[in-house]
Amino acid sequence: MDVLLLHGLLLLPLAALLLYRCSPPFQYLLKVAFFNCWIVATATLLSPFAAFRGRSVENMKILRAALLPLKRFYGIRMRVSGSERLRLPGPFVIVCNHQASLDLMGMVEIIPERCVPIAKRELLYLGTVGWACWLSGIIFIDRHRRDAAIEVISHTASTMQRENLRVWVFPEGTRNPGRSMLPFKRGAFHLAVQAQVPIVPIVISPYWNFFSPKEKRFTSGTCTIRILPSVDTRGLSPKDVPELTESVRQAMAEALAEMSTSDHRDQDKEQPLLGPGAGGDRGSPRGQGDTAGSSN
Ligand SMILES: CCCCCCCCCCCCCC(=O)SCCNC(=O)CCNC(=O)[C@H](O)C(C)(C)COP(=O)(O)OP(=O)(O)OC[C@H]1O[C@@H](n2cnc3c(N)ncnc32)[C@H](O)[C@@H]1OP(=O)(O)O
Ligand SMILES: CCCCCCCC/C=C\CCCCCCCC(=O)OC[C@@H](O)COP(=O)(O)O
Repeated sequence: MDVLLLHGLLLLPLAALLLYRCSPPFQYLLKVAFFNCWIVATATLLSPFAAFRGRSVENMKILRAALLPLKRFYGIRMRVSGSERLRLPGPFVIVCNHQASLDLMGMVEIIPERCVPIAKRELLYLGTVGWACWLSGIIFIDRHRRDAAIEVISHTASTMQRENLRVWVFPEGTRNPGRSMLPFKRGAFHLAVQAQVPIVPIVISPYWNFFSPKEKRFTSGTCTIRILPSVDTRGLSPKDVPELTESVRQAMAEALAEMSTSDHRDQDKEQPLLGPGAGGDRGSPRGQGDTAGSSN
């Protein structure tokens, strides 16, 4: 009986490996589970160290280091263009399209020094992950309480100037796996106008070549990140925000449409560490391609 049990236990990993290689949905599930486990595990292990420093944007460096290896596990090659546009000396607001949690991989590739994202308040309650986010200075807003969210944004505008802070916002306000961008929320643009700082639009190319929750598909592939020219907000007032929002969205939508077609053409076959034929990372360690490299 014991021998039978032992054989069963030995066969289990083999069966799982076989299933992983032969079944794309199983591979998808395992890869998504690993992604989440990695976040929870690194947050749990590293937050106590970050806690010594207290709540600080400097902890973003730990968070970034914890998430950087993910692209290697998944064989995702990052190509960054226009990274020099992030080398602005003072504070600024980044606006970026938001497709999925996978965006974290693109974020850590290019996020500049002293930059914190604005996130939904619900993340705070994710145990050690929420703790890690809080320790890293992530700004939380309650999307269901507009007035409170606006107050947080106004407060952030003054902090940005005082502490030379950059803020990363997903102006779609929610994840959007669709082929075009959702209408933009106006908070990021009010923030930039109130602080009188530039807006740097960033577009991450669609993931559909290698990642599709709907089709349960998660393979290796290439992700392109394009940093668009910054938009000056000096002299603008709140009444200019709707037009500002629309013009930035328009520029990003055009870039996204262009990237959707070009990315389809030059997808290459990366070998993921978590996949068949695993053999190491052949992607750039800090973004490469069009203009090679990231900003920090
Ligand atoms: C190094 C490692 C990095 C990576 C690790 C990171 C890990 C974590 C990453 C986590 C990533 C997590 C990612 C995530 O969690 S994504 C989810 C969280 N992010 C957002 O929700 C985006 C920001 N949200 C907004 O901007 C919304 O506008 C808010 C929430 C503020 C209101 O929502 P609402 O639906 O109501 O929006 P509306 O835009 O239609 O506005 C309605 C009205 O309010 C006016 N209004 C708006 N704002 C302001 C303002 N500030 N001052 C004055 N007025 C303001 C506006 O003009 C309009 O009025 P009018 O113009 O029609 O008269
Ligand atoms: C300080 C020490 C750091 C230790 C290492 C930490 C490791 C990672 C910790 C935190 C990473 C943050 C994980 C959050 C991922 C969630 C991103 C996301 O995609 O949220 C969804 C949100 O946008 C929109 O939500 P809805 O689409 O409206 O539902």
